[in-house]
Amino acid sequence: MPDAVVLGAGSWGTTFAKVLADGGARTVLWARRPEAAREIDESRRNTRYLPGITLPASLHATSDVRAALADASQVYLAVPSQQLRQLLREHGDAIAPDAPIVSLMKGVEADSRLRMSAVIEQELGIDPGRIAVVSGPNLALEIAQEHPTAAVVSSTSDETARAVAKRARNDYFHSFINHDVIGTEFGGVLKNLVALAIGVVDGVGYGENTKASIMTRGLAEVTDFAVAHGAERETMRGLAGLGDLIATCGSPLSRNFTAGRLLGMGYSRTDVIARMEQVAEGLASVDPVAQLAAAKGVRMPILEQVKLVLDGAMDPKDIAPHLTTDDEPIKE
Ligand SMILES: NC(=O)c1ccc[n+]([C@@H]2O[C@H](COP(=O)([O-])OP(=O)(O)OC[C@H]3O[C@@H](n4cnc5c(N)ncnc54)[C@H](O)[C@@H]3O)[C@@H](O)[C@H]2O)c1
Ligand SMILES: O=P(O)(O)OC[C@H](O)CO
Repeated sequence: MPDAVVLGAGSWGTTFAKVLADGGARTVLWARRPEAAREIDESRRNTRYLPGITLPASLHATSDVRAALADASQVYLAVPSQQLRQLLREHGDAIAPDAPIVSLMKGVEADSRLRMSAVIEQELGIDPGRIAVVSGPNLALEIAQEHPTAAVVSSTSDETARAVAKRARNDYFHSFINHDVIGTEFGGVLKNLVALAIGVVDGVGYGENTKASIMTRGLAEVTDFAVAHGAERETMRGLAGLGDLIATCGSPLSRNFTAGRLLGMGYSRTDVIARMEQVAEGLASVDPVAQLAAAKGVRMPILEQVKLVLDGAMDPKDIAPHLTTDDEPIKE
């Protein structure tokens, strides 16, 4: 009986399965493609997503999702956010009745505008206390290379948060806990949008002042948005807020930064999507987050400008930490 199953064998699912296995958990990783499962199981490699990484011998992989779920005592989800609902609809009934369900994802569902924990709750009809989310400055390849890293596990249930944090830790990965699921999830979603903006200005050729201005104002924007939706302000200063913003905005390993960079270099939204080989969740989150902000009357100038650039309605070189229509000085 596995201690943990991870659904989704991309860069983060595979890395997180390694984190769990290296922490001593009997871990099964589900890969949609049989050849990917075979490569992980037999060669201890996932060359497409984690080049150069040798996976632990104790990690097992399968392409049979229902067999993977059978009797697993914790379930971790790491598929692209737009694919989660369908996966749960097809296979949610194979999840063991009391197993905590843990989202590793950082997106919102485009149609419903729901956070991933809300999609899980709605689709499986379970108590929110069974759900946890993991977030933080967690660039997959660095963690797969065992660089010391921290994350936060959030659940409304203290018992669930602690149970997951105890599993998801080892010599190089430490899990803190909190109970602010809204803030923890929105931190992960929104830093992707700021990273898109930072990528754009990097692609244009602007320097560190521009990036620092956008990151700092971006954090203010992210915080206003999250607090308006029920998050605790403190969470946005933690690993899932500021921590993840720093990691994602400062690294060429970030797919969101990379997508933004391509936009800044002049590629269109369609070209950028076509060139990305891994998921950049921010591209699908821009519109639903803009709608959620509008519904609460939250001002998000950086997000607005990223949306204009994506829509081809703004020249990337004009993106700034403020709207050019801001005539009156605004309090920082
Ligand atoms: N990579 C990171 O550094 C990182 C870190 C933290 C969080 N995340 C989050 O984890 C989530 C997954 O991202 P990733 O980095 O692993 O993406 P990825 O692009 O590396 O991999 C996505 C995986 O999902 C699989 N997949 C796609 N559609 C599927 C479906 N319908 N059913 C099952 N599998 C499907 C793909 O085959 C691939 O294996 C995202 O929400 C991302 O924001 C990623
Ligand atoms: O590659 P990104 O932009 O999806 O970012 C990965 C992680 O979320 C960083 O914490």
